[in-house]
Amino acid sequence: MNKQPVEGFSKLSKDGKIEWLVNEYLNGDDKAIKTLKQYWNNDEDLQKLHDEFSENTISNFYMPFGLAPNFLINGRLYTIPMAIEESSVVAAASKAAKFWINRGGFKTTILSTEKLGHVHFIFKGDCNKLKTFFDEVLKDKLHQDTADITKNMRARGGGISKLELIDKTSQMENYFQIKGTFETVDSMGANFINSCLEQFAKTLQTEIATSSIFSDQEKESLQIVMCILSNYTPDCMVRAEVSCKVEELKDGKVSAEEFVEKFTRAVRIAEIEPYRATTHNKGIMNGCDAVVIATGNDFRAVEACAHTYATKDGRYSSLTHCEVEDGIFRFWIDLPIAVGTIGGLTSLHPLVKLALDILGKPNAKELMGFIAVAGLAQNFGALRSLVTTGIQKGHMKMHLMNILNQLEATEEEKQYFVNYFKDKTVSHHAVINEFCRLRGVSHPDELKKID
Ligand SMILES: CC(C)(COP(=O)(O)OP(=O)(O)OC[C@H]1O[C@@H](n2cnc3c(N)ncnc32)[C@H](O)[C@@H]1OP(=O)(O)O)[C@@H](O)C(=O)NCCC(=O)NCCS
Ligand SMILES: NC(=O)c1ccc[n+]([C@@H]2O[C@H](COP(=O)([O-])OP(=O)(O)OC[C@H]3O[C@@H](n4cnc5c(N)ncnc54)[C@H](O)[C@@H]3O)[C@@H](O)[C@H]2O)c1
Ligand SMILES: C[C@@](O)(CCO)CC(=O)[O-]
Repeated sequence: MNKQPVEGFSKLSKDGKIEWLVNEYLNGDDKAIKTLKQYWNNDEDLQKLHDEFSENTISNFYMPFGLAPNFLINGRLYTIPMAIEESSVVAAASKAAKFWINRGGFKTTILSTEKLGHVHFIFKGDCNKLKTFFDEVLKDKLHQDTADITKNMRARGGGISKLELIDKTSQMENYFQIKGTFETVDSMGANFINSCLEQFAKTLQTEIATSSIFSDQEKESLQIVMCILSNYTPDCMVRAEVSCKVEELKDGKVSAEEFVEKFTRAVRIAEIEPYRATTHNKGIMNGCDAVVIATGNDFRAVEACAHTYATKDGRYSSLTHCEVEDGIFRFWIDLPIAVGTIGGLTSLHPLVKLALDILGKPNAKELMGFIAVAGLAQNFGALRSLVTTGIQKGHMKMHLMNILNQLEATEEEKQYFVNYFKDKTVSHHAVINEFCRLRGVSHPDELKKID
């Protein structure tokens, strides 16, 4: 049956929205109501808080909140909170943390903290006149007209650090930008930057309209296209690194030299081969996103920035790098990230507050470090498995419970399987076969339908 558009959906109550959903999309099956409501919090105030984070909310979507302990970072021990649904990510990060704790731990360095935003505009006229006007008149006025907005940020040591007129006319006719560089201290800064930019646009319009140096035609040609921060912040950069003597890298049966050779080659492949770099960086973001989400930050912004940065040399490449010099193995990531420990959800979501408490109430720079460390640790763990045992051994060991839950295994059967796979690599196929044998059925169809 063809669906009809709905008018005023946003104005229905939560129950009204659910009723509409069940009737329109779920054939009136009210099992869905139970599913949705079982995720509601009994604490009505807490539930209301969550409902109000977003719009048209009908339930909560749980995400596992885990801990990766034993991170030695800049000489201090931390436990990193991670919100992620994928098996083996937290385990891999924890294992990497344990590995590096006896080899000097992780070091982080903030390389820069500048955020960017642009007023994109069209101006048909004399470029040189516009440039002179920008330098001699407009720049000061942009600072003056945003003085109210920037007052508190300046008092914290932040504000607008640089204003530039960018001529983009070689790429698009009559296209210019006011490029703002901002220091937003402990906030990610989106709202501060966007507020400044919207004021810049108003000032630009007023000043051009009232200036005597532009012709009427030039004045009328001015069009503001949009005012928005850029999520690409190559000058808001953190470095996280680990290093140790090559001989300290012996890994199980693999010699230190062989491990380093294999590991280094794997990183080099990610540096030169975009197909591999995409997966390699996905693994890094497994670690980064989990911390970004646990600390209430905007993971889309962090993702967008990381992947743009990965193309900075004209080809998509690895975010991590490694080298061996004078017998020292060094593995590092330079990651641009704009995150905050103030603003957004950081003081609203109780679990986010808790995550920040676990990290010792970090400032934004410290949080950048934790995120980069989680990404580096994750990548170390994944590469270490990939070049030694293969990824499936460890990953599927962690994923086993998901397969058993799909099969509705009993606690006793789960225990049996944990023991059974102690010396074998888990695969979906191997679990099904053994499950059939255990339950005395000849065909998987006789088990719970799983595919
Ligand atoms: C999954 C993985 C950690 C298992 O390693 P393992 O050597 O079999 O693990 P072990 O049982 O010997 O435990 C070693 C450490 O790993 C971590 N770890 C292992 N299993 C864990 C689990 N179920 N939960 C949390 N941490 C775990 C812990 O730090 C553990 O130390 P601990 O016992 O002091 O807590 C490892 O294979 C790995 O890192 N694989 C890469 C996984 C990956 O990159 N996943 C990304 C998605 S595919
Ligand atoms: N493209 C984008 O990335 C984009 C666009 C729009 C909105 N957002 C959203 O914006 C939110 C983040 O914006 P925000 O950081 O402006 O948050 P915010 O506006 O909620 O809070 C930041 C404000 O807190 C105040 N503040 C108090 N103490 C501070 C300190 N020590 N340092 C800095 N500021 C301090 C300042 O007024 C600052 O502007 C995220 O939720 C994000 O999803 C993102
Ligand atoms: C294991 C990995 O594929 C992440 C899986 O989520 C990363 C990698 O291949 O480096």
